[in-house]
Amino acid sequence: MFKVGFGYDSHRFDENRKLFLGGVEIDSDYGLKGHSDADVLLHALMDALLGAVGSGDIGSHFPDGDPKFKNISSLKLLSEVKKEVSRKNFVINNCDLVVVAEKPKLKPYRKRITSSIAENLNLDLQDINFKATTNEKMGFTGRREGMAAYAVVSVVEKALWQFLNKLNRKGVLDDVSKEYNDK
Ligand SMILES: Nc1ccn([C@@H]2O[C@H](COP(=O)(O)O)[C@@H](O)[C@H]2O)c(=O)n1
Ligand SMILES: C[C@@]1(CO)OP(=O)(O)OP(=O)(O)OC[C@H]1O
Repeated sequence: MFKVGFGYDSHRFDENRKLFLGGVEIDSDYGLKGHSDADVLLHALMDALLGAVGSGDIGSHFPDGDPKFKNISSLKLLSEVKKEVSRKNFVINNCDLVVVAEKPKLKPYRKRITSSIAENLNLDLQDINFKATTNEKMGFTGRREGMAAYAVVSVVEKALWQFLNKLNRKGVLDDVSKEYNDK
């Protein structure tokens, strides 16, 4: 009925590459090393989505030895993962995402990253939360060797989603919350 998924990824910095996070190009002196565009945030998100619907991980869907994925935009991979979630009869409910990086400052990109992910997953902005944190100079992110990202998602079975939407359209959920709030 309801499920949650968790994803984690990390990539080493590479000064010869562009930096992409959430499908957005970030102004930075360095990008991330990887077979794909190395969008560490989308990789964590995809692993969380695949985990929620019991479909393994990105490495098994998009092997890093396959030349077809060389430098591929992770947004393209995300659209495949979105189809897999739907094939498994689930709808994405919400995503909570965090990037761990000393630099660059990501707060100014919050809206752009959130919009990019919402657009690509056909979700409302309010269903995506993106945040960033440093690691207070500790560990590999603290030493600026690379970046890490974590993602938590929740998904709902399509039939239940449709049922809840039907109730909502009939105003039943409003009535119930009013009744609850009046107590
Ligand atoms: N790459 C980053 C890291 C952090 N932020 C913002 O700074 C706040 C404080 O971070 P701490 O690691 O010192 O707790 C954090 O909540 C973010 O708003 C950022 O924008 N980009
Ligand atoms: C995204 C894929 C695609 O080949 O490659 P990378 O960019 O190397 O990313 P990583 O998270 O190391 O592995 C997952 C792969 O599926």
